[in-house]
This record gives sequence, structure tokens and C-alpha cells, in this order.
Amino acid sequence: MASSRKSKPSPKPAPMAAKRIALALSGGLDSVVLLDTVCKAVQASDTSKQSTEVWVFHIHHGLQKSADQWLEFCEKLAKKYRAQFDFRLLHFADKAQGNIEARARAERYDALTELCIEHDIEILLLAHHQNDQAETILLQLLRGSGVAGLAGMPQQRINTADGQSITLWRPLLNQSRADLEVYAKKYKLKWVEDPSNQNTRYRRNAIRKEIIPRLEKIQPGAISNLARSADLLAQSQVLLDRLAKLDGKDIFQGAGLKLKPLLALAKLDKPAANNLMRYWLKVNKLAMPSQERLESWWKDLMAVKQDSSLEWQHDEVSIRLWRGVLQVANSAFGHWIFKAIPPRSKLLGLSLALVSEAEQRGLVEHRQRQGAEKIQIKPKTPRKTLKNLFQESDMPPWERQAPLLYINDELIAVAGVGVSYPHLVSTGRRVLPEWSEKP
Ligand SMILES: Nc1ncnc2c1ncn2[C@@H]1O[C@H](COP(=O)(O)OP(=O)(O)OP(=O)(O)O)[C@@H](O)[C@H]1O
Repeated sequence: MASSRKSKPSPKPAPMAAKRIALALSGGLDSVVLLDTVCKAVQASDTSKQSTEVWVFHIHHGLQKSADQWLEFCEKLAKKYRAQFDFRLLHFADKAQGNIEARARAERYDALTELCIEHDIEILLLAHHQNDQAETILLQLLRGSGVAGLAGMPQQRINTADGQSITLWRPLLNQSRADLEVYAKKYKLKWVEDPSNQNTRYRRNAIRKEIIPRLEKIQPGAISNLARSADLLAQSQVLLDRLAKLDGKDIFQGAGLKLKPLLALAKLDKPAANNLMRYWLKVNKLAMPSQERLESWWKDLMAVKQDSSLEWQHDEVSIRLWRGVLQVANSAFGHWIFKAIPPRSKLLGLSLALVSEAEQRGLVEHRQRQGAEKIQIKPKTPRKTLKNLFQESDMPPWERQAPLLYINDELIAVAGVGVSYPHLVSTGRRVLPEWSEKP
């Protein structure tokens, strides 16, 4: 896991604008072209009454020698276009572990999401183009992906994080890299080259440098044809998701799947059951399993007794069967955060003043469960042991390990159970403690 350091926000934020959009700027040709087109379009369309504030975000991965220069380049460019600028520094402790390219990408999306939340941005523009789409599809084909993978990247996708919806938008997805080069030449744009793009050790780069040019030679228009196929498959995927929702009507239970009706569907219609299983994994933001893995899961499920349990490791989480329901087991790693309650909300929370003071004085701590802890969760009820509360809330055993939140030596919150009732307040600026899965 990469840690990130926050930058100082731009010194002078512009006056509150009607609309805010952000652009992910790597400093490469694609995002430099996007920045130029977006800023020109905003300038042309804005009347003095309603302005659009453009933000530029850069993520410094710290993986290349020139990373500092790219950051500097992006900051200067944002300034030139009079856009607001912010960035994140990522730090990868163990660069040799796993696929560093994939890890960097995942961390980059998380950091961009954080920046959007911090600056109240609902639309984030990414500069992926048609060649990126063609590369993605070829990579997926090589992996033996199904419809979802071969549908490539969507032009728009809504991400929900911390209760805020962020639309990821790829406005250049129908433009080829050659089109972008022509544009950049015409307007004399400058950009930086990432040397790792030349490195054919990475599969994506090998496809970009070696395969796509050959395909274009054999079949002119191959890039746009691949993108068109992706579009058609994306439409098919919408229908498959709709089917999974219909098939799962009596199978979904909260975020889990009920074993009995799931097995009944699998016996009756295996492709439908596979489709449902894939849909469920997608909803839980997990990677698609290989056909082989899916088959071995069905074997396990067919052999299991209704009340027994089983566990699979998949995409760095465990999937468990517990009390007849298949569910994704939350990891025991994470940290406590305090989330602001929106004004006028009817929710009860802890007083922000109390929490801030306790935090400043170092009185907020998390402790591991010892065994005899008690807490009062509801009004007019006695304090209960955690064991009772966990059983009452039907909390699976693997979720009972999260540390407990203490303020000033008093137990304040238990993940999945609740907050100490005597400390809850209904008015003023309030926060709720929440156990966040991300460490
Ligand atoms: N370091 C970065 N900081 C900010 N934005 C970035 C950065 N790197 C990439 N982006 C954004 O993501 C877009 C796509 O980047 P890139 O082509 O490197 O693909 P990727 O994200 O690594 O791979 P994939 O196509 O699988 O998502 C860029 O055009 C830019 O908008």
C-alpha cells in the first residue's frame, strides 16, 4: 500500500464558482491536449455570470527519476492556463512487490478521488483515447476475458466515495493518438515523455509499440474497429447486468448471496448462475475470477452443507460462506475516521468540539478487544457485553476483530455495532466515527 502526502492547496483559491471540474494531468501528450481543449472551451463558453472553475490534479508516483520535473511541469502548465492546481505524492515502500504498474494505477485513482472529495469536484476528466481503448481490449483478449473485460473503458462512469458521486469522464475516447498529435502540433503544445512508455517489458507498452502498428498495417482502421467492438460489448454487458438483477431477486441478501437459491439456479442454468456470480463480484468491486476458479467455487459450493462454512481467497479478500450466505469478509485492517454529519440531518452523532479537543489532547485511541468490554448502544437499555451485541447484530466472526474506539478511556464506538448512546448529541456540529477499510 502506498502512503500519500498531501500538497499545500494553491495559495489563492478562486472565488466560489458555479461549476467545478478537474482534469488528471500526467504531463503526457494526451492530458496536455485535453487541458488545452478544456480550457479553451471553458473560456469560450463562460459568460461573466456563470464561470467554470478548472482544477488540475497531478499524481507523483515517485517511481521515475524525472517525477519531480513532471510535477513542476504540470504545476507550471496549470498556472499558464490559470487553472487551480493540486497534487499528491505517493510512496511505495516495496517497489518490487506485485505488479508495480497496476499498483500505481490503483493508488493513482484513489488519490485522484481523494483530491476530488477535498476540492468538492463532481466531474473528473481523464485523457484516455482510442488507442488506449484498443490496447485495453487486446490486453483483455490475451487474458481470456469475457464480455465485461472486452467492453473496455466506459466513456463515463460514476464513482461513489465518502458519499460523494464523482463522474469519471473520458472525452477523448473517440480520438486517436494520431489526431491528438496533429492537434498538439497545430497549437505548438509541449509535453513530457514518460520513458517507461518505451519499455516493452510491460505488456501494455509491447502492445502499443509492436502489435497495434502491425494490426493497422494489416487492417487500416483496426484501432477504431476495436473501439467499436468494445462499444457493442458494453451494451451487451448492460443487458447481462439486467439479467443478473432479475435472476438474483430471491438470491441477494444485503451484500451477500443466499446459498440455497443460488445452488438451485446453478443446477438449472449454469451460465445464468455464472453471470450472477460475476455481477455480484463486480458490485463488491472485486476482480473477475478465471473460468477455472469459478468452476472450482461451484464444486466447493455443491459439496458444502447448508450450515457449514467455507472460505476462498480472491483479489486480496476472503469470500466466506457463513450461516447460509456467501459474503465478502472485510479485512481487519483499517483505521477510524470521523465523518461530518450533514447539517439538518436527523442522525445523532458525537459533538465535533468534544472530538477535536480529545484528538488534540491525544485522548483518542483504538484498542484491541480484551473480552469483557461493555457499551450502551440504545436508550433506556443497560450496558451490554460486546459478545452479546455482536450476536444480536448477527455480525460474522471475522468482523469482530476490528479495534475499539476509545475517547478519554471510555469505549465510544464498536465497528458494525454502534456508538455509545450517552455521548450522542442531536444538535450542533456533529461527527460519526466510522471504521474505514483502507489503512
Ligand atoms: N501521474 C498522473 N497524474 C495525473 N493523472 C494521470 C497520471 N497518469 C495518468 N493520468 C491520467 O490517466 C490518463 C491515462 O493514463 P495512462 O495512459 O498512463 O493510462 P493508465 O491509467 O496507466 O492505464 P489504463 O489505461 O489501464 O487506465 C491520463 O491521460 C491522465 O488523464
